[in-house]
Amino acid sequence: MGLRYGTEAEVLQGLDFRLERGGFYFLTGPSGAGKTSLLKLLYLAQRPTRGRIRLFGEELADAPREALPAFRRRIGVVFQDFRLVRHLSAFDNIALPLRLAGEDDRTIEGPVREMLAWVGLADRASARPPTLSGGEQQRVAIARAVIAQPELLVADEPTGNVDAAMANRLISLFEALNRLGTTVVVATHDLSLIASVSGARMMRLEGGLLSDPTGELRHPPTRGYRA
Ligand SMILES: Nc1ncnc2c1ncn2[C@@H]1O[C@H](COP(=O)(O)OP(=O)(O)OP(=O)(O)O)[C@@H](O)[C@H]1O
Repeated sequence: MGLRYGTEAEVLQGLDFRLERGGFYFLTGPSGAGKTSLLKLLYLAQRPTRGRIRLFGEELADAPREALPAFRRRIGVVFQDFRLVRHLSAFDNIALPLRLAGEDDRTIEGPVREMLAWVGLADRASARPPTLSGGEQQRVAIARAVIAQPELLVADEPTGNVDAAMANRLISLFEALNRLGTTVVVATHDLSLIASVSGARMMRLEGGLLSDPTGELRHPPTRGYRA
């Protein structure tokens, strides 16, 4: 599969990989290597300019545009720039995926409060994004991405704006979701974050190529691992 923007050279070249359902993957690589572009392919915001992409057992490279929202609802995304809804409170931003899934206010209240507490924002439930710090917005974005227990979670530098203790807390949320069956893909430069998740695999992008498409060469190596 390949991806180019306009007439530029390919940003991603000849990628050929599969993610195991229920796996936990880290995507690393230098700035500009194409990590965000690869994640966009995974959350269906971008189509490959050549080749195929199969997700949830369906061929999606040429799927009609109208077919995509139903697939996107099965994917939780933490965007690098958060993309919170400015006029909605932290509570309502986090509640969005549950509301989209048709849940009513009574069933939403408990899980959203629990999630707010987990990301340390219990007292900011009614705050709107422009009044939150970058780190607080990032925590709202993470809570929104995980609350509906998506089948696939895609997170772009999800701990870039928080301190190490909060990063560990957030990654443990991803691990809990992963234990429930969610496939997790996290792009990050933070090697200590990678080292903190046992059993995670690492995919490294460099110059538009995946140097380790199977994720077998993880960092740090875990003894006894078999692909
Ligand atoms: N919409 C776009 N139009 C044109 N070029 C783009 C677009 N998005 C990304 N690019 C280019 O594609 C290349 C890869 O960008 P991408 O954002 O995927 O890298 P990245 O690995 O996520 O970088 P970073 O770690 O800095 O976030 C860069 O050269 C970038 O300038």
